[in-house]
Amino acid sequence: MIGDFSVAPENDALRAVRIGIITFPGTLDDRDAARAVTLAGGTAVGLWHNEANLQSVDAVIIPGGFSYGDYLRAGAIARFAPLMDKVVDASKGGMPVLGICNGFQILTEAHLLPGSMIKNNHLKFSCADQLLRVENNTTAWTGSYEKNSGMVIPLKNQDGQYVADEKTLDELEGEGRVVFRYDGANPNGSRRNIAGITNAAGNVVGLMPHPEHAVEPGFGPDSSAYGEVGLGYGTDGLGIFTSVLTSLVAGGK
Ligand SMILES: NC(=O)CC[C@H](N)C(=O)O
Repeated sequence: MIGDFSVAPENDALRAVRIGIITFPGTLDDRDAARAVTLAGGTAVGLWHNEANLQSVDAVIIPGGFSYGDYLRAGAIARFAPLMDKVVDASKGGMPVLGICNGFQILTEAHLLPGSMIKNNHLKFSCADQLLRVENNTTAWTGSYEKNSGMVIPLKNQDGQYVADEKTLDELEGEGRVVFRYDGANPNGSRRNIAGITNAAGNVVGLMPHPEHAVEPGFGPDSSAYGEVGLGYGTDGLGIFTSVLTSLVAGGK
């Protein structure tokens, strides 16, 4: 377990769910992801990239940062980490996997999600609060959200432009696999304003913005500034973590 950040009323079934958080050399947001899991009521388990097994976790989060310094291409080296083979195998067996920002980049490099991430079209690092729409609330990671609800969470990256060929984009749209879409101005040139996608089974999800930085009242972006959208001041991202806990408990975990 990484730290003890518990503030939610204890629920034994939720707390029994173990969510693994992988740290690579250059990862930045592993502790924030662990904190988000703990605040949502689960147990965060720290996993190091070159370990041989997933320590019987129930789900995995690949957090944001600059694994291997983004050398070669963001995520291109991390995908060869020994633990990633286990993540690929487990995901094929239905284990929920979430990639946030650099984690999303790693998931595309590992071919668990289609397409890839290139430099933002303005060629600058962005850091801003970002409004998204949750278009698919049937994945393992989005069941706590209303379909098409708004959420405002931080976006911070340099390689955030999601690209894929037209056939893949049409497939993603046709199969409802665009999970998150940027609302308002497109912040990075992503095709069709895509901010996050899922695999066909709905257990693997990747998104560029950072839900783990918007989980505590008063510390995340003020979504009330965007009108009716948002789940609460500063906590729009928390539902990602409660979603997976709830879905695992409902599934018999
Ligand atoms: N915040 C992050 O995870 C950064 C992701 C990535 N390395 C980029 O800058 O594009």
